[in-house]
Amino acid sequence: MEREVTSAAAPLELRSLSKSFGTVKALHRVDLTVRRGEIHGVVGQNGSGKSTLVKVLAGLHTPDRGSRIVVEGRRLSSPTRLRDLREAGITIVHQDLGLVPGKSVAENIAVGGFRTRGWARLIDWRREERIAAEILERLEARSIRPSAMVGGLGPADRSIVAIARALRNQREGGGVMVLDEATRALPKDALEDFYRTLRGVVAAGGSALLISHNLEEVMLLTDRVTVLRDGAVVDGAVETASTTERELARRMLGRDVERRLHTRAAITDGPAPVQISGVTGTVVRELDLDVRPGEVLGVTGVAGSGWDELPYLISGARGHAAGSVRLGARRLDLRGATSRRCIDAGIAFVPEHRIDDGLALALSVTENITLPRVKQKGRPWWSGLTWQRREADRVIERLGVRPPERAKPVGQLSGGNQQKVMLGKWLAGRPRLLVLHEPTQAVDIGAREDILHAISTTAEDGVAVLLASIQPADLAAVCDRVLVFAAGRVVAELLRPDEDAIVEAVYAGRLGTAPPPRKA
Ligand SMILES: Nc1ncnc2c1ncn2[C@@H]1O[C@H](COP(=O)(O)OP(=O)(O)OP(=O)(O)O)[C@@H](O)[C@H]1O
Repeated sequence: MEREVTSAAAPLELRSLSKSFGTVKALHRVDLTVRRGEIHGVVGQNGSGKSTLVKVLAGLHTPDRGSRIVVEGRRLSSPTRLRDLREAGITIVHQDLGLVPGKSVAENIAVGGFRTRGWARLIDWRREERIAAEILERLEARSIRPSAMVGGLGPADRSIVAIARALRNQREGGGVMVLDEATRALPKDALEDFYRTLRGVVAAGGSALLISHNLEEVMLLTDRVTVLRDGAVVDGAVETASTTERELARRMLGRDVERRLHTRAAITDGPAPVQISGVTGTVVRELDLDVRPGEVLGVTGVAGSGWDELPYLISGARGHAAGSVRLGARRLDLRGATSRRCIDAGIAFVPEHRIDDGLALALSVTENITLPRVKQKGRPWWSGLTWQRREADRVIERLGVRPPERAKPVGQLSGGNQQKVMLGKWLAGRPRLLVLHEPTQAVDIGAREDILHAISTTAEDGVAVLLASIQPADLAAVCDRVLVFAAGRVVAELLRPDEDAIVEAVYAGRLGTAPPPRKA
């Protein structure tokens, strides 16, 4: 670390931070100061440079010349080194929390920070357990035992262990915790604990840099917020209390968020519906339902009540399903059905964790969208090129993929844009039944509108769509019908419901007070 003369010794300052990948300027002269005792939010649409900013901070990318990262008046070396970050009290909590389930709470908290004892350099586990217990005590999380296995903890406790680990390397009452979409994996009921713990850390003199897609969360938690667009700061350190969610969204996107949904005509009798019969899994029992071509059918409920198992049962993703799906003249037996057989029958499935199992990162946008169907087209490679370009352009246009370059390797797109390509690949296949699980997870507000719009127009093209989601706003935006699940069965059927009606029915289902299936 070198000395740098700055006016105030802030816990973290980014000065003229730039990062280029070839001709792409992922970050362009970003200035940002995190004050002591504040939660500073960073928002921006998919591809605006948020992940690049975290990676530069973490030392995974070397920033361009002239960029400076300054901690309490001292400039960090470039690229940043783990040891310097630790000494400076900068810790990063990543999206997946980065915990090891097979290790104890104390071991997870100790990672990277433990001290060794004696000539044999043994780790002093007694001491580590004591330190873990002290940190958990500070976080008012006494119920989490340092010797407990992390794999056995619920999501709320896991998130607290991740914060405790970040605190392990921080001086008490100092340092900066960088939270990179850290609440993304948390269920709603675990969020309150997480927020309370974070507020406690900041009240004790620490600071946080909160990178989040969730504008509601940013409004609730942060003191100031910096808005990025195309790698540059468009609004630096705005006082959160002086802005609104809508204004933030407008600044992020550079336009007003359009409301262009629910324009589809009501479903009337048309071609035969897709019939799902006798579907049985671990939670779901003997379920029958129909989805009409042109209809978006939503399924929802509290986590684990069956709606979230259904997509995997009818797409061949779980081996133990029973029941059948009728698609036109074809009847698909789900017992022993593989994903391949379901795809061949016309069922496309976009699972929740989609990038790991669906994209070839080294291949271009065009190849990812069209390769699965090149064989099916039965044409020689060269004569299919125009078709491939047309298909790729359609997806890029329909879903607003940015940058709109079909030759770009998918691995070079931001996470949210990769997600759009993945969805586009399945939409382009024109399935009979499209099954989606949380399709708007971790995308920005503009991308969410693009995705919901694409789902709506896919239904308009005559596809039957099953949308499994816990987001009432998404369901209300595009669904013709919503089925609410409790304990593996449907307890309410709502026709074009608004958000309130969905929340009410899910809540009633949880309390076991829901009436048998009804129309609302
Ligand atoms: N390794 C890379 N090579 C080339 N370009 C890259 C690379 N990593 C990121 N980019 C580009 O830099 C820009 C910023 O991407 P970044 O991943 O930082 O965005 P983001 O705001 O985190 O998006 P998201 O919210 O979708 O995760 C994008 O245009 C992206 O395509």
